Amino acid sequence: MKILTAQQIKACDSATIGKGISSINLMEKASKACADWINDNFKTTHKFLIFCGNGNNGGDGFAIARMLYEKSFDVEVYINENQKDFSADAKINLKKLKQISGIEIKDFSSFSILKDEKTVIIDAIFGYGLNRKLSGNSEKIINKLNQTKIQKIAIDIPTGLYADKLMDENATVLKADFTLTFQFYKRSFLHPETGKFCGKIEVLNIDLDQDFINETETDYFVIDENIIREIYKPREEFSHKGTFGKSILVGGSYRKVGAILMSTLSALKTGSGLTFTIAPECANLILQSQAPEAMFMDSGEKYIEKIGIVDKAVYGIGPGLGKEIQTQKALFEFLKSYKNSIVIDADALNILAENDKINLIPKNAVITPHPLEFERLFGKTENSFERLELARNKAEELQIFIILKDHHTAVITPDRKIFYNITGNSGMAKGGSGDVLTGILTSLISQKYEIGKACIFGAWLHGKAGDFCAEEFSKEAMLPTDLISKIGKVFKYLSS
Ligand SMILES: NC(=O)C1=CN([C@@H]2O[C@H](COP(=O)(O)OP(=O)(O)OC[C@H]3O[C@@H](n4cnc5c(N)ncnc54)[C@H](O)[C@@H]3O)[C@@H](O)[C@H]2O)[C@H](O)CC1
Ligand SMILES: [K+]
Repeated sequence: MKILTAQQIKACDSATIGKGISSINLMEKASKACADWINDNFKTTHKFLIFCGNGNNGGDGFAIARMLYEKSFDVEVYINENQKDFSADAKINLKKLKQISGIEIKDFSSFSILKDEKTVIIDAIFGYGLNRKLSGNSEKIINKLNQTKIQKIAIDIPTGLYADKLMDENATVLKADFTLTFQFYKRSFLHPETGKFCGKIEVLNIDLDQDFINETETDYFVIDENIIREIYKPREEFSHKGTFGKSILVGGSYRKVGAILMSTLSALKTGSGLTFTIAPECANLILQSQAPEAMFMDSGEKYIEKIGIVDKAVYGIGPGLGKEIQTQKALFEFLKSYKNSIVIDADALNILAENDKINLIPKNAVITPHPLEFERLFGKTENSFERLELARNKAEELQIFIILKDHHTAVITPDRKIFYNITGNSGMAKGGSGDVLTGILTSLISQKYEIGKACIFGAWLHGKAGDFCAEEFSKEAMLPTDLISKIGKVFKYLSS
């Protein structure tokens, strides 16, 4: 799914309006989508306090108030009486609202903090039109609303957030439990500093002009199931193990054998035809007994000392590798002559960063840093928006694919495109999750998925397995090894 900027969404609105629907009817459609969602998710015993601004976000709020009232919900509407220059469509909806005697319209200042479980706040103060920090009465009311423990639903965007960038320093932002947003994810929903204000996000389709959307250029995308279903290649019958490629996982060191075992098992579970593990001798018994389908190639006693190059194989290197001096040398030697596809993770990235050897990363390689590893490789940035910009520059400069692991992992391609992944959950924030991802990616690339597609599919599959784990075991109890056991369920889900 494309992510458009606030400016592009505004243009998309106009294009949609140009194709026959009037702007007031588009607002009606957007508001109806919200009212229907609320009706499906809340009981009529709930009372809604609807806070409305003076722009079209406020207009949505007025229309939602009317619609909820018509659905038998109890509603109260709050406006900023100092700011009465309403947009044309907000004015029309406010007028309609005033004709309903059962709805009270009050000033922001008359709201006092309450603790009623049956009350829900709707924030329709500002949407994507916000162009400066909140101040005055709108800042005051958001601060007050944030102090209440009652549930909050933001319409389109939590008031105070910009659609496409970080908020200003010390800005006030509504902390929502739900964000009902129209048609598109906004970039700010997907970054940790801003996304934490959104709560659960529901994207509501309002039929904006599809031709305009198709023609609009963007470098930002959300990985949705449509993309995945286009990428996924069901396993063909009449094939043999050679058809599904050769994956070689390289890593493990004395006391860190689990990491490379998890990568190996993940590569196997993702469908690799032939899977090898290059690890030190001390890992032999563990790997052979825990991953009998994989073949073991020893290198060194306690630490990897040499990395052999096997023809026509895809390498995944780094999990549990350690940073012993002999391992570092082996990595440099290997990278100097290796020419095929490769996934570089964990200690392999740290070794390259610490020795200033980033230039050894081959073109078309996939690197999978978490924010700290990324910083070691490419330097410090002020925030996650800047980090992603730096990642785009580096992916282009080095012609590599970067999978930046975070709450919403992002796949960054050499042509500067960013694909945000929205599967996965905080239960995956545990040592070992990354090792599973490395195995998945290596396996997909060895099965001849194009590298960019393998990255997108791999990030999504990893997160989806995590979501299945959270459902079954809880975010607390789920383990990276459980992720491996759920890879099969994800493939079954895709092929059903
Ligand atoms: N396609 C869609 O997604 C649709 C969205 N709709 C809704 O419309 C809003 C956007 O409406 P807009 O009138 O452009 O902007 P806002 O209501 O967000 O803001 C109003 C207005 O306020 C001024 N302003 C900006 N920042 C501040 C500030 N800090 N303090 C005071 N005033 C401020 C500025 O002039 C803004 O223009 C979208 O989010 C949806 O909710 C449509 O209803 C249907 C289609
Ligand atoms: K809002």
